[in-house]
Amino acid sequence: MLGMTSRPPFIQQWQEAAERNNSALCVGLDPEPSRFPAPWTNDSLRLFDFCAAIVDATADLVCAYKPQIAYFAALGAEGQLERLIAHIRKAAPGVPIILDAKRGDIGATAQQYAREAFERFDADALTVSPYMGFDSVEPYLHYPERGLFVLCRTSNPGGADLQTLAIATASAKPSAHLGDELLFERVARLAAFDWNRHGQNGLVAGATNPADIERIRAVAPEAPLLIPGIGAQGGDLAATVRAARGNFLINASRSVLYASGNGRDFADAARREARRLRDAINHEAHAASTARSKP
Ligand SMILES: O=C(O)c1cc(=O)[nH]c(=O)n1[C@@H]1O[C@H](COP(=O)(O)O)[C@@H](O)[C@H]1O
Repeated sequence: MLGMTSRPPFIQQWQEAAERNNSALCVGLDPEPSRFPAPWTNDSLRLFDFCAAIVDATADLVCAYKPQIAYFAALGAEGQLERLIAHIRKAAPGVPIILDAKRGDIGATAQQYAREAFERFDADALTVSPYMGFDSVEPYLHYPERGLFVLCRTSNPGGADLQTLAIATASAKPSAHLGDELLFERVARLAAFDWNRHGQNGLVAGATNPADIERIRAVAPEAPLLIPGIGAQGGDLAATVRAARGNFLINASRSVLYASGNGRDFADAARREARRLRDAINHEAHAASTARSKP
């Protein structure tokens, strides 16, 4: 079991790592044994070895790592996740760890999830669901140095089932009518302002919906954005970077982890893909900022 150690706040670690590695790339650690190269294929005892090799190959190219807890928990391999987190601290010092668990439950249970993320795993940041409202998010605010990424407009096709519904505005003004605000815009406003007591909150916004990232930016111009959906989910990098206007991390998991197919050179291939993507993000960010500064 890991304990909480004293490190700079998540936001500071992220910004310093981004600057040091000239990178807005977050590599997602979603290890699937069926996709491991031989002789590790289907070996659930190799989650640590596989992910550690990815970390060793990409430590100077990223601004964060995002292990997905389900890939470990499903195999009863939380111990390997603990070892991996300890390894990242040594092999990629100063690179923050975002635990992707998408937690959301009543306050008493959320307290336990917060302990799990920030004490047991000692993560720097956590993904959480806003669906159960403020009291379900409040327990995480007791760890003000840690980051929280609140699901806002997710990258999956079903994200539109609820998140894009038009809702009435909160005020009872006679002029209020359906269509004033979309549900994910309300989430952006709540998470970035009303719930953001210690300035630790960011939003999750999928690269598969760049037009909605623009709408998020209209509501929350400064909020850190965790953007998944590039690579395996087919998100549009140029449109995403244009819409996000800085202060973002772009996550890629499968397209980096399995860049070699399942070849034994997986770590070298992951490094090549991480470098390509980091540079492509930087290229698009430069192009977008040049376009914005034109009269
Ligand atoms: O919170 C997340 O990280 C997340 C939010 C979202 O809207 N979409 C999404 O894909 N994710 C996660 O981001 C990763 C995306 O993986 P790839 O599609 O392989 O790059 C997975 O770990 C997902 O669980």
